[in-house]
Amino acid sequence: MLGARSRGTSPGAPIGIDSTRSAVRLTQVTRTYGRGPSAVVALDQVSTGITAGTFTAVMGPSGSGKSTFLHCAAGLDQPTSGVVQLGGQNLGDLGERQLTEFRRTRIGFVFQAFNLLPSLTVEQNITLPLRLAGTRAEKGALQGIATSVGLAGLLDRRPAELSGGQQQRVAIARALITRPEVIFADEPTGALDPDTAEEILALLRQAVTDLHQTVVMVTHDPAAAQRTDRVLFLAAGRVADSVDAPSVARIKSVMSELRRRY
Ligand SMILES: Nc1ncnc2c1ncn2[C@@H]1O[C@H](COP(=O)(O)OP(=O)(O)OP(=O)(O)O)[C@@H](O)[C@H]1O
Repeated sequence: MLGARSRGTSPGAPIGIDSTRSAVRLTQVTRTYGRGPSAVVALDQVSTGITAGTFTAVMGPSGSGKSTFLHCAAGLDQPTSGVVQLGGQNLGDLGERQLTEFRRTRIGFVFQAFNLLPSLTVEQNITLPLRLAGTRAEKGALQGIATSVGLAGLLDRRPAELSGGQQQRVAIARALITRPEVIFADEPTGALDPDTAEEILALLRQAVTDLHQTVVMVTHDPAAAQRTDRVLFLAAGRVADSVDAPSVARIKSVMSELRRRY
């Protein structure tokens, strides 16, 4: 189990929990690629909020804008127009360096391909965001997170000496170490076998339930999305539907409806 800890201890987070607070808010966000007749509108006037302390899945047909949504929401890409607020901060107000610093300290990332640095040990990979920000991990905090994600005893290994599931655990620990405002996960179970995928989803669920983290996950897998509190469905760059407390059957039914309509 991940150890419970007050949300008030996270960098930049307010003391106490306001459960209705939006961790991420998009207002009229449009992202267009290219210009003129060949321009593609990947996100079209999207306005939505992600409630703090919840686990949200983003689904939709291929090309519906899921990756673009994640990249704009996480400050990896800039909308063509509209506003993205994360933890109350308007990302458009930040310069390039400030945005880099903000992503490092306030946002956690978990990718399908794990994105670990091969030359660093597990411990060095986990603590990298802190070292880049010029701070250090308290020994207790590192051990606590490593134990909670099942990596105790593996801290001296390098990524090549770990299984795919263990590598994704390192990525989750690295995302958790700064106690970020939001963790964005892009197909985090896409490269894993079903049993290992289940374990990784359970860890993300625990991060929400036990640590009150906010997790936003893009996935194609209805079984993965079923583990979340809410599924946001995109179609043709817009929010087409949302389902709370989703079941696999409901997710599949909305997805087939969207594929039929778009
Ligand atoms: N760099 C780019 N240049 C031009 N068009 C792009 C670019 N990135 C994405 N697009 C287009 O924007 C639309 C949305 O793409 P996006 O990758 O966000 O969709 P997606 O839902 O994540 O798709 P998938 O499920 O296939 O990964 C698509 O029509 C895509 O072709």
